[in-house]
Amino acid sequence: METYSLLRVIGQGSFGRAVLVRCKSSEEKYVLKEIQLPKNQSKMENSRREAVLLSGMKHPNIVAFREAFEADDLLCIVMEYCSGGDLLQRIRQQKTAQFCVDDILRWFAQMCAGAKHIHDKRVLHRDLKSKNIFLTDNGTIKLGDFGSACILNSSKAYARTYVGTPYYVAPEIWDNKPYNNKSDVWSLGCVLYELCTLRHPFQASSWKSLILKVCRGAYPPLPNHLPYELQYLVKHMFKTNPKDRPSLHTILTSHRVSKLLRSHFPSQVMESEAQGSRTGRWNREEGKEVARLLGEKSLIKTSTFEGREASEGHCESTEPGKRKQWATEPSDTVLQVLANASLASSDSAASTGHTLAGSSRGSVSEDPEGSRQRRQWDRDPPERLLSLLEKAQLSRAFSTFLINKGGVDLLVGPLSEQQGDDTDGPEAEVATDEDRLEPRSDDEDTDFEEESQCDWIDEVGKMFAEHSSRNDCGHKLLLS
Ligand SMILES: Nc1ncnc2c1ncn2[C@@H]1O[C@H](COP(=O)(O)OP(=O)(O)OP(=O)(O)O)[C@@H](O)[C@H]1O
Repeated sequence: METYSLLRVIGQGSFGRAVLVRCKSSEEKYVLKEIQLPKNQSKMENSRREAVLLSGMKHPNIVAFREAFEADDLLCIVMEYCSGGDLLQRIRQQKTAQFCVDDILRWFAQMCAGAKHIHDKRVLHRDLKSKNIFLTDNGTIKLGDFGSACILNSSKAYARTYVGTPYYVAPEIWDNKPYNNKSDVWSLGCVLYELCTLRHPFQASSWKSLILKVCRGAYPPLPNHLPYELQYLVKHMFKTNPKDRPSLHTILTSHRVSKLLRSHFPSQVMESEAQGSRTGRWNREEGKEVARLLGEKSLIKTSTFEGREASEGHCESTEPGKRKQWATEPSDTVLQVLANASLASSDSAASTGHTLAGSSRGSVSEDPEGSRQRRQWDRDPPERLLSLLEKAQLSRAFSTFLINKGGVDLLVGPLSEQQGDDTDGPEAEVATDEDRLEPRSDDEDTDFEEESQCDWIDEVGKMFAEHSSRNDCGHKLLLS
């Protein structure tokens, strides 16, 4: 910490505070996120995930990582300061004045470019929302908060667990279906809609209504003054079947809106895109660099290469099996459960900006192979979840929590805590759950469009293997 002087606290997240600091030597301002490290070694690894994943992202539309270190019981991640604040604040500032189309397209194009960069590295962000998207002082978009991100380790993979914000969570999450890059596309669709209307697409007065609207993809149409391409894009980003949603690659290159978006790219993004398309995913050298950072600095155990993982930053693949039919409605189980639920109404769906992390296993798939989930629900039916939701304000759908489908604590986080008037704040605790990692039998393949191996992950894997023996005593880490 002696490298930085503290200027002010800028916010409090679920895990700790974010402070604005100044580097004593360069005078540059940075955000330093302090994350309280848990005592439990395995949870500690999870806490380091944000640093690990952010350190690997280098793109003009992603918050730049500077370094990470541990001091006492804190993990400190130093990153680029986005002085323009987050998009949610920006949207609220507008009150009722709509954004101009050029701003919407420019910002959205950059969001897509940043998110595509993440997907190109086989990483899912899983918590894309206006609160996690920042603006610099020159109006550049930066995707931030990689605390929920995970790695997909196969091109034919889908992630088994989920972390996200209910208002931004795709229908497949509620419906216990596989999810992949297209779930991030849905979340970005919500952000695009917010930019276009200043309202969230799925306004609801109860949890039940929110989930039903999401599962049906039912949202009020965009105002007519917006270009047809945007209306068309939103419609496609809100396709309830992820296979019908365009990937970010498609949106940027071959969708009806692509030309319009590309005409709104700032030149630096164009250059980066051009470079990216030449080099593809992380090349070997870049992979080695990340591996060096991770391996040499005792972050090895953060990795999922040692076998624990999905919820903790690594979304494991599952062998593809028999393809299921996609239902246009939420599963019967979800509907039945919701029908019986009397859910507290919300103050205002759009009035808070908050993160929620959930593992989304509230429903049961219908195929025989889903019996594993079914048995679990039989043993521990979701009534407990519903009784928690009953007490919960809908505004908590912006808050961080976790649903454990088989565990004692079915749902851990703000909903299981005393409800106060505040909708933000330090009590919004995120818990992790190792029990969520049972194998699943869902079979949707990912819509990642390229089949090539993600070589940086292989590189990191190799380095982990090499370094794991000599990092067992490293308490401090320093990524830079
Ligand atoms: N790079 C950044 N530049 C400017 N402000 C930031 C930056 N990163 C975070 N912030 C701000 O700091 C505050 C805390 O952010 P943080 O990511 O720690 O938690 P959060 O997003 O509020 O909650 P959660 O932990 O649930 O994600 C937020 O108000 C956020 O807008």
